[in-house]
Amino acid sequence: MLQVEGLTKKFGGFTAVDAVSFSVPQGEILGLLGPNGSGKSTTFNCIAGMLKPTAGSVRLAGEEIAGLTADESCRRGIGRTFQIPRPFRGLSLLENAMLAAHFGAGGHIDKPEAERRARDALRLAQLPDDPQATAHGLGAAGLKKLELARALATQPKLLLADESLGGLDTGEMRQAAEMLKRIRDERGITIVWVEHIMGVLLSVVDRVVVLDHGAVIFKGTPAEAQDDPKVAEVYLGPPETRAA
Ligand SMILES: Nc1ncnc2c1ncn2[C@@H]1O[C@H](COP(=O)(O)OP(=O)(O)OP(=O)(O)O)[C@@H](O)[C@H]1O
Repeated sequence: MLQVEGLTKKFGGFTAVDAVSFSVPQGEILGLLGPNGSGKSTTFNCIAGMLKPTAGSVRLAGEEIAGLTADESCRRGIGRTFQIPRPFRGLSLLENAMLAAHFGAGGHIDKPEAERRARDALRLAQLPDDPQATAHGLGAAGLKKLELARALATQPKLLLADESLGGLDTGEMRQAAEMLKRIRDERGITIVWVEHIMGVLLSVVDRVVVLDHGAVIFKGTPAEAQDDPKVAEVYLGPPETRAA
């Protein structure tokens, strides 16, 4: 579904993402991990069209999408959530999701179809779809669900989930992880999930790519990641500095 090859992003003379390559088959959940500043968001933003790569290729279902704008990427089938949810607080949850549905369809759907897509997305994210429900009073977990519903309402082939666990307590993190897994299981949506913490993510992803200083240092299963000395080093520091 997604093939990233030699993806490179430079900011002036600084290389934030350095020839990163990985692929994600249809229906897989890939965890993109790495410590702060390792290049996860920059990689993510190059795939989602928020940043133009300096070099490399990004293919979605075989089509080159590197360098497209965020709007074009969304219309090609990339849905994304944002780390910091910014819903339209004056609108109902349903209206928020309907706007996303219109956006994803490039304005080419009528109101009943946008409403159908919006209700379906809200139900998938376990939010109320009645027209009275608003974003007022939604806590961190509710706002993350709304973020997910808005991305799902664009009917993505590939869902890019950005730090979906930030600000959640342990129970909410587990529920958020289970929700992504259920969405993949029920709809077959391919997911790339970016987090800087490993924890609960490892229990639901199929494979993991770990970045450090902009480069891929590990690709493999969650179990292999937990046993990998390079992964331990970037997360925990060199062995001699770790507590016994
Ligand atoms: N617009 C920019 N201009 C210059 N440098 C940038 C820019 N965006 C990111 N960087 C730098 O690129 C590097 C990678 O940043 P990035 O945000 O991709 O890392 P990250 O792994 O997502 O980190 P975090 O987990 O903290 O979000 C960092 O050194 C960062 O300071």
